[in-house]
Amino acid sequence: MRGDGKVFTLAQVSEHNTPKDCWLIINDKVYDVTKYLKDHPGGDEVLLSATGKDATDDFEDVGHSDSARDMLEQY
Ligand code: HEM
Repeated sequence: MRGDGKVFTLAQVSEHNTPKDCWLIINDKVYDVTKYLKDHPGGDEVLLSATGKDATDDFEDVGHSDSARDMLEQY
């Protein structure tokens, strides 16, 4: 699990699971989606429910568009 070249444990990422501080793990990268919660077309609750675990399958299952994938790189 990496973000900005840092390596995090799942336990560390799991601590960021609130609307004020929300991290997601997708494809082995850690994304801080706190600022995106209110803008996510799928709503903030699904993002919060995907914290504290590998969210890759959730992200893929929804069939996110290429533009949604590109957005990942901003976070
Ligand atoms: C940083 C991660 C994510 C980004 C950037 C993102 C971005 C987006 C975008 C742009 C859309 C609009 C449709 C599209 O372009 O595909 C969307 C829709 C949606 N997303 Fe995400 N998403 C993220 C994570 C997730 C996760 C982890 C879940 C599930 C737990 C999720 C569930 C949904 C759902 C259910 C919709 C459909 C909403 C609807 O059509 O009413 N998303 N997302």
